[in-house]
Amino acid sequence: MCAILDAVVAGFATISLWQLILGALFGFVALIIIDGFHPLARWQLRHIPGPTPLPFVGNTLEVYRHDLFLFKAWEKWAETYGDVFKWFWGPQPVICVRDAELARLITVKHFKTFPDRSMFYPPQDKTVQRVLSQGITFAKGSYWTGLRGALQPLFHSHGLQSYQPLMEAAVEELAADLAPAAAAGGSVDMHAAMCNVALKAIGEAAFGVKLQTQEMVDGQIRENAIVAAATYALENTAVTLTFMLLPRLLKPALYPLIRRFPPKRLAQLNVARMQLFTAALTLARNAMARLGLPWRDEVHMVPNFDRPETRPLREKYASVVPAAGSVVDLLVRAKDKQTGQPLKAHQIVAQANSILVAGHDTTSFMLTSTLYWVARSPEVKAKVFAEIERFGRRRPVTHDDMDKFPYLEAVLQESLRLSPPGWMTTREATQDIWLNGLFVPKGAVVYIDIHGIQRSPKHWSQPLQFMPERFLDKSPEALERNQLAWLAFGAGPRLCIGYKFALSEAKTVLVSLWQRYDFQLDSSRTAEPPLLRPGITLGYRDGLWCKVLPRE
Ligand code: HEM
Repeated sequence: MCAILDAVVAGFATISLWQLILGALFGFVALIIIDGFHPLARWQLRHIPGPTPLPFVGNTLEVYRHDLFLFKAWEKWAETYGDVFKWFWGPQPVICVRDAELARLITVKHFKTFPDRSMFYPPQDKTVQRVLSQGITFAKGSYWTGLRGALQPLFHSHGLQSYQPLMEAAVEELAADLAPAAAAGGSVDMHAAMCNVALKAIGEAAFGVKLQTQEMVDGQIRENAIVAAATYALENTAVTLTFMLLPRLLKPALYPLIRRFPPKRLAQLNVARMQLFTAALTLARNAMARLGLPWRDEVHMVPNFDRPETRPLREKYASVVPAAGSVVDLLVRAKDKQTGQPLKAHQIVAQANSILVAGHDTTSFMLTSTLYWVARSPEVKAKVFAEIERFGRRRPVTHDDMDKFPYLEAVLQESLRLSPPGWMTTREATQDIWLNGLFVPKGAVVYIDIHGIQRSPKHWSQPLQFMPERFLDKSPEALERNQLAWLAFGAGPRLCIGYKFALSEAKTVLVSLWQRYDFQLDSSRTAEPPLLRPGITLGYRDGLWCKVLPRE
């Protein structure tokens, strides 16, 4: 052994400094090439067709060429490679699935192999990162199971019933706000209006406090700080999307640099998130103190978030206790099923944030796009109005009325088919698996193209036409097709937890508005079709301007 060591040392002794430098340089270049050409990933997924990736950036440039609309890039690739192909997001290979049957196998039948989503947050403030990773949307394994169980009561019939007054109050305020425009024949950006309604409803359900969008501060009207933060965080999903690309393009070695010197918009996004977290944190603390529960805080949230930007929120909610039945209130009482321990502070905050983010943008786009589709389809509008007439124009919509709008239900399904707010979802394989002849190796990331599947001529006749009647067809073929190829809320155990909440809100808001007003697209202010903005969820880039007309 000693002889071998001696020989090695002697060998090294004969190497000159130049040879050493050259060797190191070679090694470095080899590493860069291996990293840039991702040979292992290419090899593992070699049986799946797809566009040729460029070194380092993969196929990311093509996504930028489609203005960050991933589903448009996928549509183009699918023309060449079919409904299952791979592409490289920077160095990471992703399997894109546009096949309804395969999507169901992944999300439903083989849930045990695909239990989790893949996390795609940009490098950012470490504390923010730790909170985000604990939210239900990206939670993994048994931690996710426990969270889902703890949150589920909020979305059962009783929980939903308690939210109905929030929704009614939010839409009543909007109806009153629209009255001047209706009287003057004016035009209103209904996307902004619906964002407001949805934020009030979901914000109160998550945080347990009433979110007045505007409030008096020192005698001046100011935007509510949580609303401002939430709007900023949500409206910048396009920024988020751009930054989602960064972790894939940049190496983790560069993260500390980005954390230390974040680009301006990423820095603002961080502040917005911190404000949301601070509000939830303060409310959770108050709720715990009232119940005499121990404070468990392993992320040192209080000192970490004690910054000048968050102080006004801390002071505002210093003695406010969140309403019973809200996410914060429910979770301070919940126990981790595995350990029997109460949840930790950052875990509670993470859920309030997840519910707010997952439930606001999605619902407001559903509300607005339904207004859009109905406004451009006079026959559909006539049927919706007839249904509302039969229900009554002067009756409030209550929790018990949800089954009284079968045609509107079909309209919502059709609107969600053509304009799915959550246009894709992701899963990660925890083990090797064969699916209908397709081999998916352990660790592979799968993106399910909800948008593509819901517009595929393979599943839908006249797929680009708005035809709610297709959901009234109860023939076995129609039912099977709808169950297979309609994925607007995802599928399987990780299906959207808030889908009933969203549908109740849609019926309450839309019926209440249509009882009083008719909405006509204002072509002088909104393009036809309206421009979309890319992001984790869809939205209208320049709003949806509508003329508000009072109904007789
Ligand atoms: C029209 C409105 C909505 C749409 C289109 C929508 C769509 C989706 C989709 C596609 C997913 C992924 C499902 C999957 O991977 O299989 C999802 C997950 C989720 N949604 Fe929604 N959503 C909406 C409203 C809401 C609301 C109102 C809430 C909360 C109140 C909410 C909370 C969540 C949560 C927490 C998840 C993650 C669930 C988990 O991983 O267990 N969503 N949603």
